[in-house]
Formats: sequence, structure tokens, C-alpha cells
Amino acid sequence: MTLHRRGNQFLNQFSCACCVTSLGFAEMRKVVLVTGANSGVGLALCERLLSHDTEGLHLCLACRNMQKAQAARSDLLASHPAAQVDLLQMDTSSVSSVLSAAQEFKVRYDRLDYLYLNAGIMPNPEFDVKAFFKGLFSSNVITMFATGEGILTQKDGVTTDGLQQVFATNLFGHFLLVRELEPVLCHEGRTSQLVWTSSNNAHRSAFNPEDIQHRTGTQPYSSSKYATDLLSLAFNQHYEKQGLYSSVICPGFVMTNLTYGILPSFPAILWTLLMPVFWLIRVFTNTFTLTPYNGSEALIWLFRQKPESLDPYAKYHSLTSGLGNNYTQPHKV
Ligand SMILES: NC(=O)C1=CN([C@@H]2O[C@H](COP(=O)(O)OP(=O)(O)OC[C@H]3O[C@@H](n4cnc5c(N)ncnc54)[C@H](OP(=O)(O)O)[C@@H]3O)[C@@H](O)[C@H]2O)C=CC1
Ligand SMILES: CC(C)CCC[C@@H](C)[C@H]1CC[C@H]2C3=C(CC[C@]12C)[C@@]1(C)CCC(=O)C[C@@H]1CC3
Repeated sequence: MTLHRRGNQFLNQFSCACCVTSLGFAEMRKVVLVTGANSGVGLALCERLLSHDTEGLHLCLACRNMQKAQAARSDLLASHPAAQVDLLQMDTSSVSSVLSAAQEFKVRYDRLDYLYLNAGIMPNPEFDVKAFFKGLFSSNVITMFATGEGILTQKDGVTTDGLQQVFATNLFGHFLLVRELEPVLCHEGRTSQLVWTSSNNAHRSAFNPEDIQHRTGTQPYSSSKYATDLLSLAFNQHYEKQGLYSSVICPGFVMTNLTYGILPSFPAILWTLLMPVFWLIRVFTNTFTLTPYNGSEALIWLFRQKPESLDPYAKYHSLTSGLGNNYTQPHKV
């Protein structure tokens, strides 16, 4: 049955002379699915996972744009030619896309060991310059740089399913994906892990339990990340007995397409010129991880942990010291 599921590639292995070793080995590979894997933190995670264990993993990149996905796959294979890297088309903001991607995944694989729920958007961000300068000279300056609190709002849209765009992309699509992948995630005698990319920007004040999609406010991003933290806690309680554990991480402030979009009038060169300023700020707040590699620290750290040993009430932060050393630290959600 497994042979049938994995299609031609597997059948070929089966019919060759060295089939037994090849088959046995492929069976043992851990399957890792990463959403939003074609850029930023997600792509850095894939690179680091393969550097950690090239031949023991079967990596599946779930992306909405297959051209970008192909490019990411080629990059990964260029540095890890022996790696097994597959692609899965999925738009987390679309219910039908998530359902068909989950279906496709279950046909292709019979196990899922790690599910990284990382795709995320912050559409039409507005940077409040006045609040930023006010914050610079207040006692809240460190918090402002660590969380972006008080200086960012967004204009949300509505998806074709009639859901709020940010809620659907960052949270609901992922929720649906986990529910649909239950049969491959929950297996007797084996544990699996869900790892959510949350944020320092997850504020309780932005989340209204009466308006979980954040239809009415101006901080849908913050609300979706706070809801992510809550959902992870709930999933832990719900799935623990079935060997499925859920954790949230915060990558810190990372220079990616998402953050470049916050100041669209800033050319890339200006961000580069600002780097020495950011390195200086890092001395005061180690949340300025800045590179996708550093930002993925907590994601890779969780990969190495026994899920039973993790604190379900913790949020695991990727941090970078003033001297540039990476580490992971848990903080109560
Ligand atoms: N950068 C930062 O400072 C921080 C980032 N985060 C979180 O980290 C995660 C990764 O973001 P980051 O690497 O920074 O930014 P990127 O924009 O580089 O990565 C986001 C990824 O999500 C994908 N994505 C967006 N929308 C969808 C969708 N509807 N369906 C499928 N994939 C989608 C993007 O694909 P595409 O290329 O097609 O757009 C991209 O691969 C996000 O959840 C973000 O909220 C949290 C805290 C700080
Ligand atoms: C000299 C200035 C132009 C510097 C501006 C800095 C700000 C743009 C950034 C300072 C802290 C950053 C931050 C985020 C975005 C960019 C900042 C506000 C996030 C909100 C991005 C998304 C997240 O999930 C959390 C980040 C926290 C820190």
C-alpha cells in the first residue's frame, strides 16, 4: 500500500537490485512539512534541517507559488544534492486549496513527523512615524523595538471564502491543515510535533474573543499571532494523549520580505545601511535576530528536543546576543 502511495519513484526503487536497502532507508526517513518554505525564516529552516540531517529527512515544501517553490527547491538541492525535497502547492488563505493539499499529502506520505506552520502575511502595513519618535524618547523604547507595539497597524482584506485575509492565512488555513492531517500526525507508538511561527507582536489587547477574525480592528496581524499562541495551547491539550505536541516560537525581528514591506518606500540598500544601527540595538534587545538563519534558531532547536520534555505554556524565542551568538529561550505565553 505504501508502495502504491509513493508512486513511480518508489516502485522504481522496489524493482532495482538494491531495493531492500533503499526501501528500508526511505521508510525510516522522517517527514517534515514546512508552510511558507520558499523564503525568509521558512527557507532558512529548510536549509538548516538539511544541514543537520541530509539523508534522514524527507522534506516537503508547501508553497502557494510553484515558481518560487521550484527556485527554493533548486537552492536546497544545490547545497544538499542527496536530500529528498518535494513540493506541495498550498495557499493557506484558501479553504479548498488547504483541503486538496492535505488530501494530496495523505496520498503521497503515510507519516508526518514535524509540521512547521510558518506561512504568514502582514498586508498593507502602516508605520506610525510619530508614535515611533515618541517611543524613542520614552521608557518603552526597548519594548517598542522588541515587539513593534504601538507603531504598526494593517489594512486587512477578505478572501474569496469570505474570511479575513490575515486570520485565514496565518491561522485558519493552518488550523484546517492540522485537522486534515490528523491521520498521518497521530500514530500509536510515535510522537509528532506541530511548530507554529508566532511573533513578539502577539498582543492580548489586539485579540477580541468576540471577533476572532479581527474584522473591526486595525491590528489583524497581532491578533492572528495571539490567537496562534492560544490555539497551540488548545491543540496541546487536545492531542497530547495521541502523541501530538504543539509549540510556538518567535523568530525575533528578521529582515525578510515581510519586514521590507513595512517601509515600502525604503530601498533595500537603506535597510543594508541601517544594519550597523540594528547591530547596536541588538546589544540592548537580543530579539534583533536580523537574519532568517538566526530567526530560525528556535525552530531548529525544537526539532532537536523530545516533545514530551517541552513546556506547553512556553513560547520559544530565537535570540541573538550582542556578539552574534544564537540561542533559544522559553518565556511563558
Ligand atoms: N520577519 C520578522 O521579523 C518576523 C516574522 N514572523 C513570522 O515568520 C513567518 C515567516 O515570515 P518571514 O520569513 O518573515 O516572511 P516571508 O515573507 O519571507 O515568508 C512568508 C512565507 O509565507 C508564505 N505565504 C504567505 N501567504 C501565504 C499563503 N496564503 N499561502 C501559502 N504561503 C503563504 C510566503 O509565500 P510567498 O513568497 O508566495 O509570498 C513566504 O514563503 C510568518 O509567519 C511571520 O509572521 C514573526 C515574527 C517576526
Ligand atoms: C530607523 C528606523 C527606520 C527603524 C525602524 C524600525 C522598525 C521598522 C522595526 C523596529 C522593530 C521592528 C519589529 C517588527 C517590524 C519592524 C520594526 C517595527 C515586527 C513587528 C515585524 C513582524 C513581527 O512579527 C514582529 C516584529 C517585531 C519588531
